[in-house]
Amino acid sequence: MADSQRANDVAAWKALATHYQQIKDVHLRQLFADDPGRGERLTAETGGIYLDYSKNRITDETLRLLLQLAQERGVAQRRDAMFRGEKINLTEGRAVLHVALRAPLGARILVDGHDVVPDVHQVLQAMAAFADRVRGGAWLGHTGKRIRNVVNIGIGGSYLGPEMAYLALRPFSDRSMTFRFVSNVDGADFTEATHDLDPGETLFVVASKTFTTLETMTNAATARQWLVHALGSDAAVARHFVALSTNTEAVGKFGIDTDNMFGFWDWVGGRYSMDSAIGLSTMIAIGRDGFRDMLAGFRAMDEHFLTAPPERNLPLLLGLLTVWYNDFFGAETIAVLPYSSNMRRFPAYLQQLQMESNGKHVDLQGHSVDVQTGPIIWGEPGTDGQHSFYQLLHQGTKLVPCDFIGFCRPLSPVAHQHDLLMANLFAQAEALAFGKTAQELAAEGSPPFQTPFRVTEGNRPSNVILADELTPFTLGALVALYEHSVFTQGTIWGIDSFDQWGVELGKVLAQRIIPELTASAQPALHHDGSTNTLIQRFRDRRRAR
Ligand SMILES: O=P(O)(O)OC[C@H]1O[C@H](O)[C@H](O)[C@@H](O)[C@@H]1O
Repeated sequence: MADSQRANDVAAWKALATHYQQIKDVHLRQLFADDPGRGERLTAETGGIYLDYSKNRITDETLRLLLQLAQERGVAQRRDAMFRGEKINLTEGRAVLHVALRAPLGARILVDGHDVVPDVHQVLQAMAAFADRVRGGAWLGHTGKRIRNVVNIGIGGSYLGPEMAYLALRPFSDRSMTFRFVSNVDGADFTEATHDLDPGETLFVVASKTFTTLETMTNAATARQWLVHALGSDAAVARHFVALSTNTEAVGKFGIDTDNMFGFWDWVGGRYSMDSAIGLSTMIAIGRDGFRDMLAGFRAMDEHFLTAPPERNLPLLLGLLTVWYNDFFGAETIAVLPYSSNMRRFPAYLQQLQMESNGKHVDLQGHSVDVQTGPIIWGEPGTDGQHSFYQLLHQGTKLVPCDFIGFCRPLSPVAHQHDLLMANLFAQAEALAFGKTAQELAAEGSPPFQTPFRVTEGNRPSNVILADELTPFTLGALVALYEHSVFTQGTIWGIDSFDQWGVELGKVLAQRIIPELTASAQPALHHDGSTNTLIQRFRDRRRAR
């Protein structure tokens, strides 16, 4: 694990800074001309996931230095410490063991001397038994009706993973059932998710690690009211609510029978929890076998991260390339562009995974970092994005490294459109890298006055992640790929990727403001001038029609 030395103190960082000066103006056209084999060579593969990283602004020397950086920053040692269950989340004194969620029975992972693997499998079995009952119609609602709707109530890590996975894996799901996701404390979210549902056929899955999150507790209370009002009895709650949480006491207090609770542990971070009990809605959707396949995908990537040689290690390479653009080229963002409509929430999922993990301003010693940490992650599926923001990617003044994600085989029976979709992915990566020069345009007969506007410089880097097919296994592997990439980045920067103190202040201030909005008598406001005025205006005008 990185000791108290700072990221930019190690020899490889300094060498990379010098190397950057030599390479920053070299065009990808040149790199491919000098090294035509790089398109085959600068690739890595595991479990049906193929990474082409040849269209990055790197040479073999860059790679050598980045791998040296990983070594000097102790990525492998810290990775091993994580897999061993050491408390690498220093600021919260916790182990970081999402990898235990997909460990096979028989593996031993000790937390404070206790093997957690049997616990994980016990919960998985209970989830599977419950999912079977719901899917098979053996778990009936209060009025004797079969459950046809599952509404996951949760936010952040208790929402983004379940929704993303459901959408991604819909073709594998039970199509006779409806799945909805309520996250926002805006009552409109609950209303839209439930307006056409029969309460007698609806199961609420209340997902919250802490079971104290304002949004989730508020929406869960609204759901309980909605249900009890419709079914006419408090007793209905027992058949229509289950909880996914680490907080048994709060679940009981809320009125959910703790027999209907599926637990997990403080060593699972919220944004790393879609393969824990938080995945119950996913398991109901795709069944126990589908969920098992997804876990196998996670596990395959874990094994790869643990054992593949550095130069062929996908998460390590992806993480190091992120550091390369973030810290040396000064790129502030990364676009994640899945060429898959089913993967449309994947960028949002990765936003929490990456930005909550690596959006940190101090290192593990509590000192201000003096390098840039986590990049801004954003994106939309292709081809949609091509018709909105790609203009900036191609001709804007900002460098935006892109991750293209595509699949060799289609999910949809409308298979003939898949070639069209993938042609666009390959074309975009090619256009970004190689662009079009004024000479090429002139040769094509471009009117001279238009030429400056039509030139695309190229030299915009991208990764292409080409997987065989979007299956539960592939999704698990893709998520683990990014989890370990985030881990790699965080280790290089020497930050704690597993806490999220920055989200607390806003929550505390909201608690202070709630009574100021709800009080019937005019409250004394002691905020800054802007906040006071906004609160006052809201109070004055909210009832105006
Ligand atoms: O699962 P919960 O305890 O309800 O937490 C839900 C989310 O809220 C918090 O604000 C954290 O920033 C997230 O990391 C977490 O995933």
